[in-house]
Amino acid sequence: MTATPLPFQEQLRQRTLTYGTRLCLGLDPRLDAYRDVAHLREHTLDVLEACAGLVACVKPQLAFYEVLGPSGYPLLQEVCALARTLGLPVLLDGKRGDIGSTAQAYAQAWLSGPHAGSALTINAYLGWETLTPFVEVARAHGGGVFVLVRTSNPGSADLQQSGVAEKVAAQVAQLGQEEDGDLSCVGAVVGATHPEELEHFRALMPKATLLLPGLGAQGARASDLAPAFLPGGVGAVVSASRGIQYVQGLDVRASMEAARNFRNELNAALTT
Ligand SMILES: O=c1ccn([C@@H]2O[C@H](COP(=O)(O)O)[C@@H](O)[C@H]2O)c(=O)[nH]1
Repeated sequence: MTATPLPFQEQLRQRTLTYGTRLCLGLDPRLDAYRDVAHLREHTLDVLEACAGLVACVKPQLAFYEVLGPSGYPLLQEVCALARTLGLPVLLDGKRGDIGSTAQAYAQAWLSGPHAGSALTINAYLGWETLTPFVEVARAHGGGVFVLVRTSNPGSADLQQSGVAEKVAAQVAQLGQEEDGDLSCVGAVVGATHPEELEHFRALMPKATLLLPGLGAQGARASDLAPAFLPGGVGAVVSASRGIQYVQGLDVRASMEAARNFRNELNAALTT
């Protein structure tokens, strides 16, 4: 029998408090940057090893593994296994969501078995009832879910700024109230590209860990992100993918330096 892992939100909090980092390493390997899949694999694992001590968690974007065809899921398993060996929580960016019975299958696939103790990004577009399977499996297996609330892309305003983001945030907050403790397993995605909205969403979801994508390639700045955090500088992680893995071609030392700089800038934002 395997021990239930520390709940995902606590794994993140521990990484932040123990290692002084709020940075999430996005690992989105792009085939066109490499000679072949073997080269992609080697570089991706090298970047992970090089950056491990600088980050709170790792976030593989499932699309970049799915596009590799039959090689994709084995590589994803390898990335996840190495991350866990290095002590890093794994946040799977899959943005899953479907009718309840299918949501149940997604939840089992990505939040139990070998992925117990991991987290998954999920989509509330099909309604609140479709979040339930994900939340139940996450709670049972020490995992987490991150519900899309206000995404980082420019077009997110089309739907999300018509009151939808606030409705989803209210649902995230309500699910959080069902749990003891100051942090819930139900987190939320709020783009780092909307710094002026961070205080608003932080207040709407006081027990949610926030995932803030958009640092680096999408133009968000670490110095703007302090309002996303809870007192003590916990309760949020900020992700960068291209801005670390491909900051200077395939130079792994440059990736490590970029991660170090982002980590330091985030920490500085919380102390000024
Ligand atoms: O609102 C969102 C939600 C998820 N993402 C994902 O994060 C990374 C961003 O990559 P960068 O290279 O750091 O821009 C990518 O996997 C997105 O699918 C997001 O950008 N925004």
